[in-house]
Amino acid sequence: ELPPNWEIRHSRTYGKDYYFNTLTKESRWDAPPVGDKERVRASHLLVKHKDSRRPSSWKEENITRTKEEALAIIQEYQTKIQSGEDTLSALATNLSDCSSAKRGGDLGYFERGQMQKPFEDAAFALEVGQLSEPVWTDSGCHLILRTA
Ligand SMILES: N=C(N)NCCC[C@H](NC(=O)[C@@H]1CCC/C1=C/[C@H](COP(=O)(O)O)NC=O)C(N)=O
Repeated sequence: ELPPNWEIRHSRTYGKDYYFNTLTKESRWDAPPVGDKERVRASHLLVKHKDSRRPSSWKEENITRTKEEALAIIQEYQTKIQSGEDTLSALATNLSDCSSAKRGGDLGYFERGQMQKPFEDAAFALEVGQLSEPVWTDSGCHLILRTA
């Protein structure tokens, strides 16, 4: 598996294959690292609390729950998703404190540098289809599902 825009070409001069980036025109003998995933797609379920950077959402004008209460709620959802009783998308649609609720929690594709660091690090560490543990950002407490 190669990162986007990379392909394998053959060098007649040296009689061996090399890697070529059709976008940057870079060429290299060794395989480009796949590990530095350039972008991922993820959905999330956000439960805010009274100390969130914006303690308000489409669901609740003024969010007053504590961080402990937010975590307890997230853990309840985590259990439901892990057991297959519910999906992150279905729960996010009705319960996420993020505007992405109307898209089943989908945030689309994003690269490093776009989301708050704890969220980015968690999302880029997930395999496709994997659900995160509870993740804290200034927004609140999240469950993240990497979808691509
Ligand atoms: N690129 C896409 N799709 N949108 C831009 C996202 C901007 C980014 N947002 C976040 O990091 C929080 C945590 C992960 C998701 C997210 C969503 C927040 C959470 O709600 P809020 O705390 O803002 O009220 N709502 C929207 O932005 C940021 N750098 O602030």
